[in-house]
Amino acid sequence: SHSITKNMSANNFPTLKNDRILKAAKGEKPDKLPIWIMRQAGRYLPEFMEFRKQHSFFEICQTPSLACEVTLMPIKRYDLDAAIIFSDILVIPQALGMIVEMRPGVGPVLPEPLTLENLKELNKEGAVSRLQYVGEAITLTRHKLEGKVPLFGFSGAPWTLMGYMIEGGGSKTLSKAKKWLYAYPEISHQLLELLTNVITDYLVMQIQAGAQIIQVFDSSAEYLNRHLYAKFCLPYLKKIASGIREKSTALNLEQVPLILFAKGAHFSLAEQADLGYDVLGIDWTMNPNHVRSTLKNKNITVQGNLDPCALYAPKEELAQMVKDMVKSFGTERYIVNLGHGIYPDAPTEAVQTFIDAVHSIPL
Ligand SMILES: Cc1c2[nH]c(c1CCC(=O)O)Cc1[nH]c(c(CCC(=O)O)c1C)Cc1[nH]c(c(CCC(=O)O)c1C)Cc1[nH]c(c(C)c1CCC(=O)O)C2
Repeated sequence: SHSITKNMSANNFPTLKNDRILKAAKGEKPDKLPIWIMRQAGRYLPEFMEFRKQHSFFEICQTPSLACEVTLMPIKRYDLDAAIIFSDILVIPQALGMIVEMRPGVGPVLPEPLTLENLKELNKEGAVSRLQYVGEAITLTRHKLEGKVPLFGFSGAPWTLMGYMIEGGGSKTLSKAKKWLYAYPEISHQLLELLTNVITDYLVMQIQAGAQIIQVFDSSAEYLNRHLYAKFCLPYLKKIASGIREKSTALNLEQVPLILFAKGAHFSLAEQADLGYDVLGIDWTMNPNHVRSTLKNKNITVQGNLDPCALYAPKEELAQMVKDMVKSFGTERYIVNLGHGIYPDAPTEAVQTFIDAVHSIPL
């Protein structure tokens, strides 16, 4: 491993050639509208499915050379404007000592979910050092990308991780995790605080390793309402952003753009703009005009929000939907993406159509 990482430290990276996303995130004008796709390194790619026959999901996550190879798959195939490191939000519960299995056709399963009784067994000491493999994958990928596009790091948000940890996997209602918020608010706050601290240090480690932009996924925001979101999510999301800023300064790291994707949290869009993130991810259910009017004067970039199912439409219609979406959002402070992750059966040609439609729009 020493020879692989020789000359591949986190301080001699190749020069970045495409900074469209970084520019858009900072409110500067890029040469073309930037686009990347949530879950772009995943199952809709035949080369990923082929790769998965040889390697289990977490084997890929935990082996930097494998994670790097998968991260580069969509970059080799498409003219995307960013790469996102191959990993999962559930590596944090894993690093805290929980068992996480990825079951084919089912999704993630945590066979021993969190209870009031086993809560104190969570092993936060050294959690981030147990995630060092993600940092190594990031550093390696920064070199292998040769500066082609910037590299995203990411994490799940505290509430979304709490949800998976208590439910033991995906859920239609999140009623077990929501029960904690209503019945055990103090314990819930302690858990969310613990997760906030781990997430902050984990993301700083990713930046130190070479992540050039960060996205926080609050994919389960949609199960809460305005009151619960204000009480159990917004303060922690704010603490993560300010914690990253402060620790980056203390470590002499560059400040990287931060993106918050709170899926379905339309009830708190204006409040999200005041948490210290540069970009807000917008899910596919939201009306771009409403988003822009809610966020006017907030100096914030938006990202989104094409319906992932629009990729099933005929080519011409897809291209037209992209044009209409861009017209509604406007081209300033805008990063194009889907409004949630791409589906495993999305046609690979539709991704090309999507990207071409975005890049052909004059700025
Ligand atoms: C909620 C969530 C998870 N993981 C993630 C989220 C937040 C984004 C979202 O809301 O979709 C984030 C994630 N998961 C994965 C990435 C890799 C980078 C990328 O975006 O390309 C990222 C950024 C790989 C993955 N994570 C997973 C796969 C497929 C598993 C496989 O290869 O067998 C991949 C490529 C599995 C996973 N992991 C998770 C679920 C619910 C599932 C199964 C169902 C599904 O895929 O949507 C948890």
